[in-house]
Amino acid sequence: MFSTPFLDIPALSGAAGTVRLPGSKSISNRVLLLAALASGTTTVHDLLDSDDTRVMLDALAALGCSIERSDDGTLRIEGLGGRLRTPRASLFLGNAGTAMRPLTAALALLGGEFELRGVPRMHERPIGDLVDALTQLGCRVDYLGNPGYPPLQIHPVALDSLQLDTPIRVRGDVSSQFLTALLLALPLAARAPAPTLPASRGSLPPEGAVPPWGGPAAGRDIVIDVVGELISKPYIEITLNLLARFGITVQREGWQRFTIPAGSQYRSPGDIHVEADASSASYFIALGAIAEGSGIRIEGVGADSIQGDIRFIDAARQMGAAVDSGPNWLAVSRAAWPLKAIDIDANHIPDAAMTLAVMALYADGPSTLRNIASWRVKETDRIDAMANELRKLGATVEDGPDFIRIHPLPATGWRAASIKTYDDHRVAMCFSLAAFNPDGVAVRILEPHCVAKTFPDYFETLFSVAHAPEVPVICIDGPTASGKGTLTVEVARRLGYHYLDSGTLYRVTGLVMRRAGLDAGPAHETRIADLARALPLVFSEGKVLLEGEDVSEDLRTEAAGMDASRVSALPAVRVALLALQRSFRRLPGLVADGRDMGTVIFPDAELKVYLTASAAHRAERRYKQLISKGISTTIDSLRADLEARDLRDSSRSVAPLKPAPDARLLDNSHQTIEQSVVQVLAWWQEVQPFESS
Ligand SMILES: Nc1ncnc2c1ncn2[C@@H]1O[C@H](COP(=O)(O)OP(=O)(O)OP(=O)(O)O)[C@@H](O)[C@H]1O
Ligand SMILES: Nc1ccn([C@H]2C[C@H](O)[C@@H](COP(=O)(O)O)O2)c(=O)n1
Repeated sequence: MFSTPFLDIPALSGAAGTVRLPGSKSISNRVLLLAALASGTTTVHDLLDSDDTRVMLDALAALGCSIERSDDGTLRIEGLGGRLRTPRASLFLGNAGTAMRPLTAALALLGGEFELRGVPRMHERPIGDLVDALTQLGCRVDYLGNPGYPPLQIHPVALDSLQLDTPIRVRGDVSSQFLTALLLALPLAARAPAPTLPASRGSLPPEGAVPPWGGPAAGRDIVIDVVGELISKPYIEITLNLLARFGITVQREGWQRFTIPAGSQYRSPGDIHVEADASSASYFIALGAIAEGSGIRIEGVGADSIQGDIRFIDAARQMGAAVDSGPNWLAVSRAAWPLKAIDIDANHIPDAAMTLAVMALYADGPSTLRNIASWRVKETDRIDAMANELRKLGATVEDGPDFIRIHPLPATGWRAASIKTYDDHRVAMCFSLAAFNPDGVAVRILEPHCVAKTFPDYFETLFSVAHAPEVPVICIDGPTASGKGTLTVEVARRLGYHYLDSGTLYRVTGLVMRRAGLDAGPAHETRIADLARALPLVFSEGKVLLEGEDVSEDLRTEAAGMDASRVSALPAVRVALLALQRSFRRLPGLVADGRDMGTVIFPDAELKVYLTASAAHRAERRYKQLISKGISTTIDSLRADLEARDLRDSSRSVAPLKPAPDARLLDNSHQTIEQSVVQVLAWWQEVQPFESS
């Protein structure tokens, strides 16, 4: 995951390959709650590992549910079987609506004293309609902040005191999650009567009590009536489908009335597999439709998915995507170009429809997404967010209470924009698709880590299949001990870029040469070059592994540096290492440290820095570095060595150490490491097209 303050996506041109997507958030959190409420052990495969599932898991663990994770990522959940092990808890649910709403309903019925909180945005997301429905029933839920919104305090009630004889009325036109919450939780009240325990309304149940601890009132049909037009119906279908997997068959009359039959009991299905997330698939379906190339194969979800957002493929086809599907896979490629404008009611695919808003930029006319009022109460006001950020790209956008209309962006009209993401994973993910613009402008995604909510490795997955005509490179060249390595690592970390320490490649070549009993004279040049071309080298967690052996320490000695300097003067060795060095240039970008990064390896780099410091400062730094590692030496001998190395490196016939003509010179003799980092980042911003915000 990128935890940088921003991520710059260079202009992308094409894409091809296969992606495997993480599990569905909607299915994952429903399965977790059902497994916790059920009797028996449920083994959950392919569960989404993200912020929203983590808060649900933490909450269930706090409620006394036993959860074991095995090495392959499967979870074994020991169901509570309606037995409340922890009757009092304070739960933090982040910004996960799929945790806050169903847990509110389940805990209001399970009996106990619970506080439910979230991040500030969660406290702005309505829950009043669900609380009203629960209150009608006789549950006791208080608002701890603004009425109608979390945080909430839930008090215990006895199930036999609940008003279950008349249908429970819940609004369906604000969020379908209110109905989902009731459907998931109310089987608790429909089960057959349990042994009677003393009822006492308003007091905590005895430890380990089985609801209804109040006794005989259970064991009846429970009817829910939806008030108003139910939105996002496909999400209710997921809920009904999963309830059926857990032994509860809900009867449905249209989308207005739902009946949970008397005696319903949650029963674990044993094993359950979570499909890949269809909403997450929308970005890769769009990618296949937009990008030139042989197409994208998506594994983990197919057209027969139980998730409503899979219907995104219909909209994508309408816009011109060629979509093929089989059991648990989709294959998408570009068919019509430009894409065709659409005008659709997107109520059934509210989350995935955000992706259509970015696809619309590549269409042949204005596209309208209607009936999307629910966007306004999601992670952020998504209609406002999408309109604002699309406009930053240069688009003309019209929006209203429940619609958005996007006019396509003609070539020459695209602007390099810093996209604000509003802590909304979907904003971050769908705007990455703007990088395919015909004007070749880069896109900056602010706070890219917000994708952790549902797809922590989204950008890595995108970069594994996308092609860029020019992957950005920053070159940092200079003499030994000037601080190149330290500076390069830090700049790469702050930009989320890859890192190349080219000196290590020469150091390893020197080591391999020694082990082969060779020396760096011209007689052995060809053999050393052959060894260099086939280095059995792996970089892993900051270590250098040579045929599996950790040689990191051996490479950092002054002798290894000298050997590297000698082999690096052999022209055939330099040619042998060329392709390997260039292969480090991968999305989203590279920071490369060496002697000839800017002059030979990446002559087209956007930023070249030539880093120097006086010999006295460099010798002193190296001295401190070695002493701190327990290696005894003297400043004078180190200074003599580094000056000898500088001379050899800068006077050799091929790729000598020297500043590229277009390099910026940085003498850091009197700078701290941080000052050098800040300087290079400032130069980098200067060559970027984005505004500084
Ligand atoms: N600006 C700085 N001020 C003080 N010390 C620094 C500065 N930059 C780097 N150093 C220190 O100098 C030492 C050498 O730095 P580093 O290993 O990054 O140099 P290098 O140029 O990559 O060397 P080499 O080319 O030999 O690999 C390290 O201990 C590092 O912490
Ligand atoms: N791009 C490069 C990188 C390194 N070398 C040579 C010259 C150096 O003395 C030696 C070791 O490099 P270091 O690890 O100290 O950066 O390798 C080179 O010629 N070209």
